[in-house]
Amino acid sequence: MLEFDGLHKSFGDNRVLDGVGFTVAPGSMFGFCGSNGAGKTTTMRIAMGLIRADAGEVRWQDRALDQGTRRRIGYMPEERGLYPKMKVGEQVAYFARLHGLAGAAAAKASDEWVERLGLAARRGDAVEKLSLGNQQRVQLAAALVSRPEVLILDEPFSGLDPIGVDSLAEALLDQARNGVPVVFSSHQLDLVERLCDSVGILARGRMVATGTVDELRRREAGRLLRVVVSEAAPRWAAELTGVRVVSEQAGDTVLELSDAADDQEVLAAALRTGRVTHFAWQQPTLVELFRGAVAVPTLEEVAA
Ligand SMILES: Nc1ncnc2c1ncn2[C@@H]1O[C@H](COP(=O)(O)OP(=O)(O)OP(=O)(O)O)[C@@H](O)[C@H]1O
Repeated sequence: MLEFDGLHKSFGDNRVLDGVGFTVAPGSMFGFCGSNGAGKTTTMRIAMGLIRADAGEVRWQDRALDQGTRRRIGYMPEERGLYPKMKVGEQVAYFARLHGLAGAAAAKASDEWVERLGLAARRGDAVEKLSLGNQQRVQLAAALVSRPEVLILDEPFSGLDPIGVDSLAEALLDQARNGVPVVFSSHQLDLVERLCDSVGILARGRMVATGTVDELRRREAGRLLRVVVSEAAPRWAAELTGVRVVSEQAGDTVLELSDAADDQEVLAAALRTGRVTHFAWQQPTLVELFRGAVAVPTLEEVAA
């Protein structure tokens, strides 16, 4: 088990992590979500020993990570870490050697990953000559080449075209199928929903939701209502008791109802504002779950 346990971190007065904890089982893929600046990169950097936590620790197989264990982790930093002038093949082999593979094995593993990630034609080119997406593939090859026991990837999908996304997704699923716990951060929630066994949502320094997407959905079941009203007045539902407008677009509105809300009152309000063409409970998408989880509670909710 890969365990992030009670991580606290402040930068001066800025409390970034306030007891962050989650676990990732071997073979499972964990999507680490949160708004910009929520603290995902900080959490991953703590795991990799690049930043020291004020409190808490990260464990793999019941032992706190040390520099020895970290060599067995494949890590893709957000700031990326390639040598621009080095050739693709040499670069990947270099990372393999850094993680302990001997010369010939490193070269063989490099060839294999360069091929698998669709970079064979660019093997002899300097990294700086590659497009952003291809540089990303090299970075991924660098993370995978040493056959890591654990993968920690900071926004590995950002900047990739759909083909790049598919080949990266396939490579990660393959790692997970081989028993590697995979943690990756992403703002592409559709992708997280498609790939991950479990997700964690970080907000204001805490994990505000963790579980499988289905578990999170069940927790929210019966709370999201989609109402479509032709020619609705803007913000028609904003003042209703216990109702939060999740999204509103040209009369197509998704509302989150708290226990205090009355769905019949919502229907009556919808009928007052226009012709109701759709009124039904709906399964939240991960985007809606995310919006609900990171929303700052209202004063009413805090007092309740
Ligand atoms: N070395 C540092 N010194 C001071 N503040 C820092 C440092 N590193 C991060 N922070 C602050 O910590 C907070 C969390 O940043 P972090 O990069 O971990 O967020 P993130 O969730 O990865 O965001 P994003 O999705 O935008 O990449 C931010 O307010 C950031 O300004």
